[in-house]
Amino acid sequence: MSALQELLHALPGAVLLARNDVIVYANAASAALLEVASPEQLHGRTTNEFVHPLDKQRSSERIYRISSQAVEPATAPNKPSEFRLRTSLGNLRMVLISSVALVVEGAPAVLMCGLDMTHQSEIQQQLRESEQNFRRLFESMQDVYYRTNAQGVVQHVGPGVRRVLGYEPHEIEGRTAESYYPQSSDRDAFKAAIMAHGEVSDFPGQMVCKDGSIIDISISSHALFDHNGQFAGIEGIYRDVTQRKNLERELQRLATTDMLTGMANRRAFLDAAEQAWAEARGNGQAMCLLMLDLDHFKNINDRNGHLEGDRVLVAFAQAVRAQLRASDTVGRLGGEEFCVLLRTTDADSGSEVATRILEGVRTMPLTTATGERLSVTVSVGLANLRSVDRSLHELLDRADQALYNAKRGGRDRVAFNAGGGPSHTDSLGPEHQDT
Ligand SMILES: Nc1nc2c(ncn2[C@@H]2O[C@H](COP(=O)(O)OP(=O)(O)OP(=O)(O)O)[C@@H](O)[C@H]2O)c(=O)[nH]1
Repeated sequence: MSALQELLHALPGAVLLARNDVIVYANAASAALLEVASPEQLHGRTTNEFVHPLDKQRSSERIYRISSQAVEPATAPNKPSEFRLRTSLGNLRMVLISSVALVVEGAPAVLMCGLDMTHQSEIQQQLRESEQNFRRLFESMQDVYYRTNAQGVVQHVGPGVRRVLGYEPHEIEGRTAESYYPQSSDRDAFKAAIMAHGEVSDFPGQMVCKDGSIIDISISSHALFDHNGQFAGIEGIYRDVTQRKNLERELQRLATTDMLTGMANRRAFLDAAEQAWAEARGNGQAMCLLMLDLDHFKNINDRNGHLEGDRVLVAFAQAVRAQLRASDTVGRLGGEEFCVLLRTTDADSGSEVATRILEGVRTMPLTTATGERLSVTVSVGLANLRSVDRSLHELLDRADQALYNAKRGGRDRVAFNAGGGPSHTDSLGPEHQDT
């Protein structure tokens, strides 16, 4: 073996020399690649017989092109290109082949060099599949992936944005995230939380959709930093939680509302009253409580039936509400007993409201099933916040005591309990009874 042949033989890449496509020389790597016992077993066979049927035409064209240029061999070698080969054992190999035309011992020949890429191909195929899986997952995700730069400009947004906000991703990219936040305070709170903790999970907020509707969202995100540790933006996901929020709101409403009258129920009213009491104490503001109880309601039920009694309660609730401001709170404490909280209201103004309620209830246009007018009246106990009160319950007790006195005094009237005994009572006009 010549030194050159020894060199070719030891090359890790497959080398073949063919004349008219018939192999006249093969090195050891060729034999290994095509799975024959020795290079000599390749001699006399055609290269074409190892080419996969789907690549045969492309391979023949390349050999023809290179062979027709044999006069100037070195000028136009075939660029490396991948071919599927079948080994003598029938196994498939992906081989990167480059070829060049030569004149060897006075006769034209083609020198082919092959690099086995089967393994790399498999890795690439796995990568492609993994990429496709990832893309499918990304496309079908209920969440919207997004990334902004340090200035809050959206750099990338996932396709989920079509379903959630109704925008195409390109309509969002390049815009600042603020542009689809209905409340800038929401976005500010989100940014503050990210800056403070580096990440947020299930952070609540709202966004405006392309059609102008507002949805509830929940965001989980983290801050991005560049190589120098500088803040570089935010990355994360957000999801539409409107349905869940609506359900929560509905549950909250059911848990805090009296179903018959639509008023706050006992617990919700007392919560609101506690809060108002603390605020009024803190700010030194006035506050009044009215305790209301329908008069002889048992008779109304007994004479007209329970359903009719319910109808009266509903009408009563409307009549009371009609006299109140948005800042007032009315609740049903139970049965036919109600309580009104009047914020920033002193005893005189509270008494005026109570008097209007008396009048409003008295004049409710109610009739019985037989068409007779149904007369309904209410008694009201009034108490105002005093600087010496230590708890809301002292105020409630005084209002309750005043209500008792209004009942005892003949009903259909307001009684005021200023606290501190009879000497503290105020005059509330002809139909008001001081306690
Ligand atoms: N229809 C109806 N009746 C109710 C409801 N809750 C309580 N009641 C009735 O309200 C009546 C309250 O009666 P009492 O506490 O004796 O008081 P009253 O008849 O209103 O008399 P005074 O309060 O002393 O003026 C009872 O008959 C209860 O059954 C309700 O949700 N619907």
